[in-house]
Amino acid sequence: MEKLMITGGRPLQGIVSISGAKNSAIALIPAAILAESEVILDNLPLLSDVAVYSEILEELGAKVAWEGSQMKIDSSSIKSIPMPNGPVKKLRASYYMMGAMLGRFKEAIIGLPGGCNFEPRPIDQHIKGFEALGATVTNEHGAIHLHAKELRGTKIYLDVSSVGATINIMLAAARAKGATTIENAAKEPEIIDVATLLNSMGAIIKGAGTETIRIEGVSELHGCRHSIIPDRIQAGTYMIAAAATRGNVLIDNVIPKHMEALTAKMQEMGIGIEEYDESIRVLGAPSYGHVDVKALVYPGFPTDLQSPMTSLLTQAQGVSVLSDFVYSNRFKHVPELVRMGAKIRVEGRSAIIEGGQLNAAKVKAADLRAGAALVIAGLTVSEGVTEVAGVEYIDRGYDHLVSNLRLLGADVWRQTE
Ligand SMILES: CC(=O)N[C@H]1[C@@H](OP(=O)(O)OP(=O)(O)OC[C@H]2O[C@@H](n3ccc(=O)[nH]c3=O)[C@H](O)[C@@H]2O)O[C@H](CO)[C@@H](O)[C@@H]1O
Ligand SMILES: C=C(OP(=O)(O)O)C(=O)O
Repeated sequence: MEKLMITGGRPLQGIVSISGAKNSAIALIPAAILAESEVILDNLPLLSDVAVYSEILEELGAKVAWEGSQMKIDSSSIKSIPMPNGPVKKLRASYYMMGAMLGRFKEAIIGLPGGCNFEPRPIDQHIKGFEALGATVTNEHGAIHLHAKELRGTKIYLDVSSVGATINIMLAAARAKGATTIENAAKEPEIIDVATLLNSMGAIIKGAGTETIRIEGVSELHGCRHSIIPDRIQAGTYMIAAAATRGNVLIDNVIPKHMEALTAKMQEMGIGIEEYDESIRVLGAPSYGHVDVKALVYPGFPTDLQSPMTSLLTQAQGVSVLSDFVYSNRFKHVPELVRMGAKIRVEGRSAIIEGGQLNAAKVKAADLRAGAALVIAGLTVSEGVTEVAGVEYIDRGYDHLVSNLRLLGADVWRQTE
């Protein structure tokens, strides 16, 4: 078991370059199986979720060549084999195998997804979409069985604007007969990235990034080359870490537009922000004001930055209220931050955070972003060593975390027990 060890108290200084987005990468890789020739993905992040996806595709018979930040996927000879267990259980985004396999083979058997289980995460809207496209869907002993004689375009209204359901329906509908319209679609940048890849593969998708997406089904898709968008959640995590340590960091290879909800909140707190074409500089200040934050669907404040933001708000003066309107109970980081001396209580879907100093402690990440929150908290503490267990969660979403933080001057290392 590995732990992250942190001696904090050093302001982060320097430049960090952000890799491709996890939540794009793990949708683009399954999308590649809809093509019958090679898809090349550039700017791929080096994450355990990506490694698991490459395992899934290889199990199906795809040829996957992954070198550095590039992955070549040749799915010309893949077969439809049931995947009730195995790697699909290791990550959340394995649910995209349902849409991708359904699009390619009109059938699939895929185990229910794993990933960060901070609360029940239903997939009823994905299933509603597949059924509307003409598939029969059953849950047999924890594996979803999907089958369609043919997929027919239709109109689907999502009850909640789910990122996963929007992408999954796009994947299946890209090779359906006729046109599909998704209403109340999610608008996250990763959805635009997937639509861009599919369109480069020969799909006809319009409106991605708005609440109405129209997909004109085609019978065949082909290979292409695509560069993945920067990871706005990793970027946001480094922005928050820079501010929490009262540092001065240039976060490079970002799309500043994607960061607006966070930059606005940080400015409201009194943190200096300089925006450039593809980078953002964060300038820490001696003291920060308290703010209220509401995590919402895009373009609102991202729920995936809610836990890291909790750590930053422990460094603000006064009482802040951070509410999550995407997940009702994503607060597994809170008891661990309280172990570090934070004054936080959870009321319903809100964390009430009173600013104050933290202390070093032995803490455990129960999910990916809880892990990021604990690392940021540890970086603020100068006395003693903070030990963060649960590194396997952090590795799902942050590549080169230790080397990046060390380059910024942090005293962080991995320790194997
Ligand atoms: C792999 C991936 O991209 N993960 C992201 C994706 O997760 P994921 O795609 O799972 O999240 P969704 O956007 O689907 O979930 C949003 C909300 O809708 C609810 N819901 C969702 C689907 C459904 O069928 N029924 C339903 O009720 C969920 O419980 C949640 O309350 O978007 C989340 C919200 O931005 C992020 O936290 C995750 O990092
Ligand atoms: C919740 C997350 O990921 P996943 O949906 O893959 O579990 C996340 O990235 O914060």
